[in-house]
Amino acid sequence: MSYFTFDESRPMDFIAIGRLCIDLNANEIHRPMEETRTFTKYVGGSPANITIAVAKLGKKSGFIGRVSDDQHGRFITNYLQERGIDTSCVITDKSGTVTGLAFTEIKSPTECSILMYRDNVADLKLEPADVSEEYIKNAKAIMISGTALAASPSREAVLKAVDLARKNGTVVFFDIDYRPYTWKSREEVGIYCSLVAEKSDVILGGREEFDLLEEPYGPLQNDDQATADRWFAHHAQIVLVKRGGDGSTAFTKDGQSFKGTTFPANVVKTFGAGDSFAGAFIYGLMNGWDIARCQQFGAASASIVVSSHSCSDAMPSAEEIQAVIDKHTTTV
Ligand SMILES: Nc1ncnc2c1ncn2[C@@H]1O[C@H](COP(=O)(O)OP(=O)(O)OP(=O)(O)O)[C@@H](O)[C@H]1O
Ligand SMILES: O=C(O)C[C@@H](O)[C@H](O)C(=O)CO
Repeated sequence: MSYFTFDESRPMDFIAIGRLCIDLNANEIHRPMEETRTFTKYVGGSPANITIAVAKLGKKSGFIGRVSDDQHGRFITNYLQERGIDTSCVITDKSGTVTGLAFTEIKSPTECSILMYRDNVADLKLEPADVSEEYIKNAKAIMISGTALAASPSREAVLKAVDLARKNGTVVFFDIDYRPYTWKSREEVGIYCSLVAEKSDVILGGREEFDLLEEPYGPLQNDDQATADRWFAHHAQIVLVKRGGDGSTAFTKDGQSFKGTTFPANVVKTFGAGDSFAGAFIYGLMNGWDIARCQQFGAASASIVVSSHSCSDAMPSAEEIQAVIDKHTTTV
């Protein structure tokens, strides 16, 4: 069953819009940040990670965003280019902004947190004029990350991109990707993310993230099926509720639901699970796979990334993901 159509005549498979940042992941793991002395630098930012995942799986990918006019900005752009990701819409911001930094604290496999430095960041300076209709029209799908709605002018740029995607039949994926930094209030999150959710074909988020979208309008559904139905009343065809180590449930507009399990992992840190899951899940959907197989692929990819030190660098190939599935799935 196909829930939407990817226009196969388009040259670009997948583009994302939003933040391009840097992760500084603690080298001395199982230690609080106060005692951490050294970090390894990786490209980061949830939509960047997802794009890197999709590109690693072989899809022709690109990005719409702004980077700082310094060594960090050039590091990010070069990294994307080395991975074959189109950077023609990655703009160098000349207004004196900086690259967002995410310092990750890995206290234990289950106690991870992120300390974000996001004052005056280049990614939130993306302007509506940076969003080209031609670029969106040439892509089969676009991914929106909720964090890009946190402030203007990035907020307006993203709203424009979503409208152009709908107008041109580009499939819209929306990852709520709630990060408390930068947003002024929870209400603001709910209102702006709802605007995009209403126009999206596929919405991904955790239970608390979906609650955030319901909060300003009420009542809180506290029920995944009711939440999914709320978005099915708009454009959504698939609503996926992620539940960390407990897996995920995908709801489809035709009334079905699919429970996704997880694969065993030697967990180093938990972040990156959502991005790797999303990248592999989207890859499956773009290949026309059934939902259960997409979820399985996503979960296997996430099991690899949570077992690794990085997010972006660790995004696996299709063969690596399949090897995990083959190892843990018994055939009858
Ligand atoms: N500890 C784990 N072991 C194995 N698989 C996991 C683990 N945690 C998450 N996953 C897999 O990754 C998927 C997405 O994880 P999760 O729900 O944590 O996303 P998220 O909250 O977006 O993650 P992130 O921490 O990257 O923001 C899960 O549905 C599951 O398949
Ligand atoms: O999204 C971010 O800005 C940080 C990510 O790169 C980070 O590694 C993470 O949280 C992935 O979920």
